Amino acid sequence: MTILENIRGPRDLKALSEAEIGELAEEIREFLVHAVARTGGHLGPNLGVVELTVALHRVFESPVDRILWDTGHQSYVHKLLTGRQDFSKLRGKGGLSGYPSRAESEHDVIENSHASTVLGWADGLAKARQVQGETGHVVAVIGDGALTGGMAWEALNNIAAAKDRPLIIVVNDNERSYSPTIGGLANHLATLRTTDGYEKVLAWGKDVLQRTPVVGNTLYESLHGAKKGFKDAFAPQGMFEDLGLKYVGPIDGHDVKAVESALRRAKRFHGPVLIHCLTEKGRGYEPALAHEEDHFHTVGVMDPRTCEPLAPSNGPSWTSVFGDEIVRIGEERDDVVAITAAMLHPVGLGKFAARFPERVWDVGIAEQHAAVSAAGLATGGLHPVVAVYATFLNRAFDQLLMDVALHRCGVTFVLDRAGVTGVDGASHNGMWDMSVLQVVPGLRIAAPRDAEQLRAQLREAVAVDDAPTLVRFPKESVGPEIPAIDRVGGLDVLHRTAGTPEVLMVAVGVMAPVCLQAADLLAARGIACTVVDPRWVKPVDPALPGLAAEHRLVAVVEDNSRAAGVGAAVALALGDAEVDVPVRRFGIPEQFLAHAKRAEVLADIGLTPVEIAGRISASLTAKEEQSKEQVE
Ligand SMILES: Cc1ncc(C[n+]2csc(CCOP(=O)(O)OP(=O)(O)O)c2C)c(N)n1
Ligand SMILES: CC(=O)[C@@H](O)[C@H](O)COP(=O)(O)O
Ligand SMILES: [Mg+2]
Repeated sequence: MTILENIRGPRDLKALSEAEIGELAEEIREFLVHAVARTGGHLGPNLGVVELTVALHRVFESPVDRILWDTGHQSYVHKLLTGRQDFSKLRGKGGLSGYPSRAESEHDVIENSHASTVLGWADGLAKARQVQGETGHVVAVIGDGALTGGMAWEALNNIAAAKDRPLIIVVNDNERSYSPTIGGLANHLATLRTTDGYEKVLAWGKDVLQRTPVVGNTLYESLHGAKKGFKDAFAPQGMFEDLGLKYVGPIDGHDVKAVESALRRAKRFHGPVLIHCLTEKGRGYEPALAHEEDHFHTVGVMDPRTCEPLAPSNGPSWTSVFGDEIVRIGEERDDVVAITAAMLHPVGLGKFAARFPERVWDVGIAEQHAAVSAAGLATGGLHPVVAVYATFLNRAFDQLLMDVALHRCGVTFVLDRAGVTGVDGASHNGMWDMSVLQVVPGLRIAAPRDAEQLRAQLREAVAVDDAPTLVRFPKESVGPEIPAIDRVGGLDVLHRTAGTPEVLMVAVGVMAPVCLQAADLLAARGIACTVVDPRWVKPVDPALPGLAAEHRLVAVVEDNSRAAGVGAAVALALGDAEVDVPVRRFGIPEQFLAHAKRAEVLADIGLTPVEIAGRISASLTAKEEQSKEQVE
């Protein structure tokens, strides 16, 4: 039995010797590399927090003491130490989530994977404890990347104001989000990193002052316990101390003893303390450390020895099609610029940045700032393309509405990972954009069905300079081209079954192949369909009500929430046009979806050709029954 196998909960860590802890760290790294290579997941971030997590669980008594993780992608070690060592189905259906999960463990609190929220949670939990006179520490672990998010500073502003409210912040500073962390904060952290380590200054103080007769010891104790902190007497702490936080650091985040020592000191401090830990993303696994792009932030299924991908590639991704086309557009138009929120390569802007380094900005994990600064860029005469994952645009809704749309700024938002993403669980599905954004006046939304349409719609989007535009596509390989056989207004007609058409199927973006297969199934039942791709789903094409009026039923199929989605907008448009044809809406139910593969989730929620055809057929039958009853 390895030491790790004998760890059934945090208590089993307490009695380990220094040597055993070192051995445990090695076992954990060995486990992580092999387990995550088998399933895919966040390898680099977790390799970087092995010692930090061990120290946290040795010093604190989780779950009485709450240990909170920002983003949560770096919580695998925490899971291993809290009784969850079966990683065989990590991020898979029925397996461990890739993030903390309350259903999995009492040790888990924050399940959502949206960055920069942990300090807000910690502030709230600490207040709750104080108001209710509860004991127990609140410890928030936040990465240097997450610290570039505005919400972290909203929370810090509140935390620093409460000098009498204990709260421990652990900054896990590995100098990277995916890429190296950007901005003034990153520079400040770098400054702090280069000052003498807290431990060294402390050790020096202990050594020199305690050898000084009479006053030495008293001075050491008074400096050490001083509000401003021992270190401040010897090395200014800058921003954090100026904010009112006691700053402890920088600490070697891979030295369990040093981290434990700082954590124990922090426990004794009756106010907010920030411990600055220096770690290495991908620590202990050379291929990760050598991976310049993102230190194996996320890996797919791979051979742990060669790092060769083992999952079959089904052809180019939507991201790569976008990444190539935006470079071509950039060649033609020097007013087109790009913004990423700390995800330059994941959103496909790597090539654009290489070609036009002065025309792309990484704003940090700061989607709200991305949207507002885009309004500024547009007002300044440029055409910004803001590329983010769909789910992360949620937090920039007000900025899109009130800064971009209200001022009719020509900004193009490109949403990758739109629709069901699957393995990253509930908070990562891009399932709300075509619902939430329906209310934005002037915003135009496109959902391409194939690579050619993505290229075309992206060009149409950047051609609009007096309103926001948005193009969205899923986390998938791009399928085969789907040609239009006709066009009605702005609608591409993809299919017409012979005979009198009964069903108008509105296929939104990537749902086109699904709808074409459903139409074939319906034809086999003698039901004739017209399948159209609206291309631009917002606003609803003016030709749609008229086309709907030629059918008995309209079915709208979208990889987005059913609630207030494209289907709802189509129903509204038909109503406004006095077209009394029923609309059946197929989409993602109004619920948080458990993690599983995209295809598994789509099947579970009925977004498959068989399900769709079956429900349309049943709908028609029901309509016929109703008509018969009305006649009788
Ligand atoms: C609001 C939001 N935007 C983007 C992301 C995507 N994302 C996941 S982890 C990550 C980098 C986090 O960096 P850091 O906080 O330093 O943690 P590390 O991975 O370095 O441990 C990003 C940008 C996210 N989870 N949330
Ligand atoms: C934690 C986080 O938000 C990202 O790392 C996300 O998991 C990446 O998703 P993809 O793997 O789809 O790029
Ligand atoms: Mg980091």
